Amino acid sequence: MKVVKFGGSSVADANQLKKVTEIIKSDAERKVIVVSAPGKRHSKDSKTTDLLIALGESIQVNVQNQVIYDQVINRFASIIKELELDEVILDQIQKRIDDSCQLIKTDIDRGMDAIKSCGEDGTALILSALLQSKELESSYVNPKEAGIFVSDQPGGALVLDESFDHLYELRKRDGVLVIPGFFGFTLEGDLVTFSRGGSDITGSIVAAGMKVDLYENFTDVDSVFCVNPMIVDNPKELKTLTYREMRELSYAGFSVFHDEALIPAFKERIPVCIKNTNNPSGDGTMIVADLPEREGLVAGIASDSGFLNLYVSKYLMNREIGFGRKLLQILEEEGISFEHAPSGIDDMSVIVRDHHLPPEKEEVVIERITKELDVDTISIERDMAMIMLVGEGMNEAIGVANKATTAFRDANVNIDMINQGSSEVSMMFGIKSSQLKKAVQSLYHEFF
Ligand SMILES: Nc1ncnc2c1ncn2[C@@H]1O[C@H](COP(=O)(O)OP(=O)(O)O)[C@@H](O)[C@H]1O
Ligand SMILES: N[C@@H](CC(=O)OP(=O)(O)O)C(=O)O
Repeated sequence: MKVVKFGGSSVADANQLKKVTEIIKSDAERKVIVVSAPGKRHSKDSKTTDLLIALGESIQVNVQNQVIYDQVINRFASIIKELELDEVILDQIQKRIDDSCQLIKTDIDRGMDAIKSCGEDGTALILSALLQSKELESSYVNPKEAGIFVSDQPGGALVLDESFDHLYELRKRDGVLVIPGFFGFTLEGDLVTFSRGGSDITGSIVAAGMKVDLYENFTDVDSVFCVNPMIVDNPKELKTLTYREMRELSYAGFSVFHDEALIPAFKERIPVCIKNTNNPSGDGTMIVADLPEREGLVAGIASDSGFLNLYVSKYLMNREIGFGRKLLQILEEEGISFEHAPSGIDDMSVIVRDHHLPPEKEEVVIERITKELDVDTISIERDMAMIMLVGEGMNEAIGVANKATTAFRDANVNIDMINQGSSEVSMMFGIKSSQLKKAVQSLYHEFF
């Protein structure tokens, strides 16, 4: 039995949904289908989820954006019309959007999560009707009915353990089950979404709960590449990766799979296969527990920009018990999460995602750290990028850092920070964002 997730690009229009139908029909093991909201049809297009968020934000400032509203409705209307499905489905989708718009006026968090979920919900209603129209027994299953219970963290829910037993019960149901991804329900019954890209998480949770043999994740590329294909042309395809490698790579920028989506599948040892809806007969990339045989030590090079480095120095920092804790506590009290915290004898850097410490918060953070920790110097450097080299076996290899620094030197890129990940399958470099592309290209040529 398989759980299959189709991402936004796979359900972007009627033609893509026809391909999805063929993929489901071609394999009787494909029992549960998790879908995203319609994604981009071309590079200048908008994702439905982005449109729904923009619509919700317009309501927050009391001017519902009718242009965006019409765009969303027309998007679903054209899919339904082209697939010759019952227009009642459009009424259902429209009602859910209208109800969510109303909810935003009284409860912003609940309302925003409700409106964000309408894209996935609409796709699931459409796909289950489409499968039925093709003589395939199928039903729409709402996450509440499926038993996807989550924590009450709007826009960032985490799955609750009780979900898994409920999901196992779905095995008893007949026909193909279509579940909208990206959201679950609190135990009190409120709808809460996962973080962006979270339909991958739904797929993994359902796969783990149902203890299936395989979790297939269909997207718009033939495989996971060893580097972002937007940065390097025709990069090497990865046939196999371990869960640990994929988690590190997706956390550090491989947007093809959500970094939080590996854990549920990993706990049940369910292999994950990334495949292409536009080329379903290709092998794709398998994500498994055991280290695959491969040439070279580095599996992939991930990169992401939008970081800042909060740097503090204080003479004899090493002798001051609790310095790191106090520094991180100030960040905690200011509601700022951090990504990495490499430290030296007299200094410490805290790497933070730029949007977690916006310029308007900077003054208060600098003032508190200066006063409360009596530091010698403090600075915040924005526009930083992180590059992560990932590969099982890297920890035991000699010369990986040497090869990497050679690549940075060849590209004439200064390294601001190096951190060997404590998982020992990764090594991270901090550089200026403006130099990201040439650094990644140089690393690719050095390692592959
Ligand atoms: N290392 C990588 N390997 C493959 N794709 C990658 C990688 N890094 C980034 N991507 C991007 O991820 C995209 C697929 O993810 P996403 O847009 O979330 O798809 P979906 O619409 O299926 O959810 C690809 O089109 C590609 O541009
Ligand atoms: N539609 C949601 C969830 C998701 O997983 O989308 P996609 O499969 O297009 O990455 C988002 O855009 O965040």
